[in-house]
Amino acid sequence: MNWEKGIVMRFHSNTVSIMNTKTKKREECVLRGKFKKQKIRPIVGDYVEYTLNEQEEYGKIENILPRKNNLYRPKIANVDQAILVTTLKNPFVDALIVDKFLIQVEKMGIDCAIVVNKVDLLQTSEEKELLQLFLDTYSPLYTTLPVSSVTGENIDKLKIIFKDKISTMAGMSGVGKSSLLNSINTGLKLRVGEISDKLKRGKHTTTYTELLHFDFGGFIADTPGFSNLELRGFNKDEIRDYFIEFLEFSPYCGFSDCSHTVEPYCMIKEKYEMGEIASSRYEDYVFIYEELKKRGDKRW
Ligand SMILES: Nc1nc2c(ncn2[C@@H]2O[C@H](COP(=O)(O)OP(=O)(O)OP(=O)(O)O)[C@@H](O)[C@H]2O)c(=O)[nH]1
Ligand SMILES: [Zn+2]
Repeated sequence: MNWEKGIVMRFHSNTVSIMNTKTKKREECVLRGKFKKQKIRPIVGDYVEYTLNEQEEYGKIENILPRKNNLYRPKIANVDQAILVTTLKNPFVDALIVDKFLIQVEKMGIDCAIVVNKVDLLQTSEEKELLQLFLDTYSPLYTTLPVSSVTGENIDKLKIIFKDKISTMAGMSGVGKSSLLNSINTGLKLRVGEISDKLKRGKHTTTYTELLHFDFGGFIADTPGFSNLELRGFNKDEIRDYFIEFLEFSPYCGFSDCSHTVEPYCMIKEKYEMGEIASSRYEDYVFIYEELKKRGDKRW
């Protein structure tokens, strides 16, 4: 029997929906008993091999291919990139929030692109300067794209970023994550953000993630990720590794375990004072470091 290759799109109570990687056909499969014994279960995003038998209603998953990575929230494997959506107006999202999202993405070790949505609202020269400052800060570090789902500005470029990849979207409630998905692929609906979800239902709902397929190629997890903005489970001493522009300079700090806050001979502070490290990034780093230090390791 031929083994077909597919990607796990979603779970039902007893079956798993697979999309064939070649034909893009959806198939319903069941798990072979051996997975239960081995205590391995596929998760959404897994590449699997499966067989189809004409006489049987469901295909059978034969093998789970090795995972490139494994996100916890949303629970999904083989993520290629996180798309962080932010805005500078309606709502104004502080750079500190952006940096907290980026810290989580860096910890997972996945690529990230930052999308600044609603640029149609930035009309005054002050607002335009704000956008320029944002781009100057982040575009040397990450792929950064100003867009508008209302005017369609740069939506074609956004499609290219998503194409043929498995992506997860992140960003505060109301920045336009669902609107952007709709403008690149009509009819795709990201499920409401965690914050609005909680407000509406008044409780924490456990949601399972599903992959949505773009008609131009690629997948997106339907529940947003990286929303642990209190950085629960993070240690103050690991944060410095997630500010990627620090990495080339930190070997030249006077102390090998320099926290880049109070120590003498700190190369990061020097670069910040010289303007070679963006001031908001360094200041957010120190703020987050102090926040985690105050909290200590005990509480979490
Ligand atoms: N002016 C303007 N408004 C936009 C744009 N994109 C989205 N909006 C509006 O912003 C509001 C929020 O958009 P959503 O797509 O629901 O935002 P979301 O990020 O999915 O929000 P959650 O589901 O709460 O996480 C809606 O009223 C949209 O019409 C844009 O590019 N420009
Ligand atoms: Zn230092």
